[in-house]
Amino acid sequence: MTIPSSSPAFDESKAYIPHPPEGQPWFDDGREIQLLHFVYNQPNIEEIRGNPRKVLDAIDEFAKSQQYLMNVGHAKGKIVTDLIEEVRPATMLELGGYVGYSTILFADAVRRAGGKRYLSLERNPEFAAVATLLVDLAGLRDFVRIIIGRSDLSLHKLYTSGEVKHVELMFLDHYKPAYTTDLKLCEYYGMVSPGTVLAADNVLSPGNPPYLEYVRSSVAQKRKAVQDGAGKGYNYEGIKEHTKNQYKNKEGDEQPALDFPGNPNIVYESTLHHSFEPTGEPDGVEITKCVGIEQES
Ligand SMILES: C[S@@+](CC[C@H](N)C(=O)[O-])C[C@H]1O[C@@H](n2cnc3c(N)ncnc32)[C@H](O)[C@@H]1O
Repeated sequence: MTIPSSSPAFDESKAYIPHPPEGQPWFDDGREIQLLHFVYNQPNIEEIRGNPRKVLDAIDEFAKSQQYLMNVGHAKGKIVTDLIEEVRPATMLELGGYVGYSTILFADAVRRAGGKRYLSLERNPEFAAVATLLVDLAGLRDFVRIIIGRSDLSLHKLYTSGEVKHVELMFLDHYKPAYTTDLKLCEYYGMVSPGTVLAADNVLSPGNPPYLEYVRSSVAQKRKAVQDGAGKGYNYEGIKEHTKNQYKNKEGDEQPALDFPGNPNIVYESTLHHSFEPTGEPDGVEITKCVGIEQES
């Protein structure tokens, strides 16, 4: 199956409340706990129990009628569930789980496709707690593991413990400057090899130019960048100020805990899939496949 690089028109009947204007909170202001109460107070809670689709519907209803939530949403979600059907990973990784919307949507798809487990890496323990309860409600407790901590340290531990040696399919949806540093960490450990597929959210809104540049670069361009000393710390070029500082209040200054040069010899094929935020704002998912590793001559 080939996923088209443009998606159908946005379905307005599913639109979330708009993203609050800049300067106003859009997460971590108590809304995640309100969501839990909203879902568990649904009159049909017994029908919702054990049904991933119905849990997602209840989360969508909250974000349509109560407060905006930074979920991947139905339009971009479909791009990734189609990809799951194509790749059929035994294990899928997710960087940034928030309240568990993408976790439930994608873990259910991986399970249907015959997969074995879904690992969701989430830094904020409160969000992870909310996600744990919603994953449990969806009947996915035995399939999903939510790993609390910053993604670079969790990826390092998954690799060094022998638990994940190869990335089959990874969804990137966390701190935008960390997409590139985390990918380079996976490359450095040899976790990226032909067959690895990456799906990166929000590459148009709020945007992630350094990541797009990296996955679209040729081997020659990446080798030159390494020679020129690239790849130290986060690259904030073209990243919006509010995105850069998004998690500053709770997690302090943003620096990668582990910073690797990556493997410039990896050959990627990368395509932008135009779609929409759950509010209807245009966005895109970048799907990147590792198709080879060039030997140095
Ligand atoms: C946009 S939300 C994820 C939304 C979720 N994927 C969904 O579609 O339902 C981003 C999440 O990434 C988490 N996050 C940010 N930086 C992180 C890091 N370095 N490691 C792990 N999680 C991180 C945030 O706490 C937040 O919950």
